[in-house]
Amino acid sequence: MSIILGAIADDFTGATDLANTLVKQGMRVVQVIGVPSGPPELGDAQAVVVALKSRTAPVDEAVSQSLTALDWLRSLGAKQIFFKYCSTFDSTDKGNIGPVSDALLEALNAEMAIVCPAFPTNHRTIYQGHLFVGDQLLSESPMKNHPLTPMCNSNLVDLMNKQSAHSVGLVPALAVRMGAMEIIQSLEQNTRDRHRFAVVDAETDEDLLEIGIAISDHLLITGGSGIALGLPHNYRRAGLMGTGQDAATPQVPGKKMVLAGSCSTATRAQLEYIKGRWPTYQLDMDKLTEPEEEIVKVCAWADAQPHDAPIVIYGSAEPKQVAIAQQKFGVEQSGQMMEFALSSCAKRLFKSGFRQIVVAGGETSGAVVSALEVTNLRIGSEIAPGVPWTESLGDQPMALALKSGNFGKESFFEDAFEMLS
Ligand SMILES: Nc1ncnc2c1ncn2[C@@H]1O[C@H](COP(=O)(O)OP(=O)(O)OP(=O)(O)O)[C@@H](O)[C@H]1O
Ligand SMILES: O=C(O)[C@@H](O)C(=O)CO
Repeated sequence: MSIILGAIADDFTGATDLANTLVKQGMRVVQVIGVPSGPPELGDAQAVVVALKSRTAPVDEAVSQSLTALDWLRSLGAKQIFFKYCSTFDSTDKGNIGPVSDALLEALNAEMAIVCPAFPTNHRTIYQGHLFVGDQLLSESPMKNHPLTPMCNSNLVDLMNKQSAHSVGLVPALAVRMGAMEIIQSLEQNTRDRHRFAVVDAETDEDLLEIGIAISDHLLITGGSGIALGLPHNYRRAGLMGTGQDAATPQVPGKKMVLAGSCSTATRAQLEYIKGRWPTYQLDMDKLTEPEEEIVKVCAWADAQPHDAPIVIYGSAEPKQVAIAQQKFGVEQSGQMMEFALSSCAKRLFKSGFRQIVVAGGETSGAVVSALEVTNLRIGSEIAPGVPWTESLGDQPMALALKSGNFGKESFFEDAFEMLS
């Protein structure tokens, strides 16, 4: 059986975010971790989301991983391809979003594709091509301090023009607010103006639904999970899709833990909230140059905690502390040191019975889920907008929640585990 939608996500939390939106809109979705090496277990999936760890990878690697995923998704019969990136357009100076979008556009021989990271439910909106986080421009939001992808430019047309080899235009709010027909006309104008990409303004879910209708015949869609809101409706209208899946909460017994590597404002507030309620352990960057001793110590600490509350292991730190670590060890290296420590803890603690796991941060989730050798995820019920519980498929299942750094309110960790008990 052919799938309808094939998606390529540039990080693991972004992949579950997109899968969650599609499931909520009634699609049967399987999320796979990388392109499967053996025969895929996709059941009756209507959409497949491939989670990559390509957001901060070298450009060539990000492009080649994405093209491999594209080939595989096309071999499954995907009629539409979705390149999912962050709702805050996270990209390094070298910027992978442009080159990956270019490569996909060209491989699909598509005339043009939209660029729309808007996610109004989580307060990411686009107006006149500028990305806002709440009432702040992206470049004035805490995203300017991101450890790996500091975002210092809010103008998506400009950013995408710098990252892509193609010309980039705009579908302005004025057209979007007038609905799908006007959006189609604006997209056609962009094509006449020789733009191969068009940033599309979107301030509300209604905007996203209209944009969804306007791009029903696009071979490639690029954006955040918000723009997926309207796609299942298109497939239903075209007679491609029947019933959806039940997003049941995973029933996996085991000890509970949080592993946090995200340094976002939201994650730091969630950690502050939980300190004093549950046992917490902060990993010290200085001890991670020779990590084995620290990893053994934190795992022994974790095993010794009473089992009535989740334990929390985190590296997350304030921007100042992150800057000090980056000066000492380098930007990439410090990120990798923390990811290695957290993923090593995950591996060892899984063996001692921790099977209900929340991970905070996209890169961190990539490292943890890969270390745990997870291959497929079933999407379960939603904890907060953009973050579902998932269940890893295989002999030794786990309940996993992969939380995008900036998602969730203060009580997120508590809310998550309350759903399981
Ligand atoms: N104390 C620290 N010093 C330096 N780097 C750190 C520290 N703690 C965590 N990191 C690194 O910061 C990076 C955070 O990125 P990650 O993608 O995990 O979170 P995020 O960007 O907030 O989440 P998302 O991508 O879902 O929005 C990781 O590479 C992590 O290892
Ligand atoms: O779009 C978002 O903000 C998230 O799904 C994400 O990609 C975080 O890494």
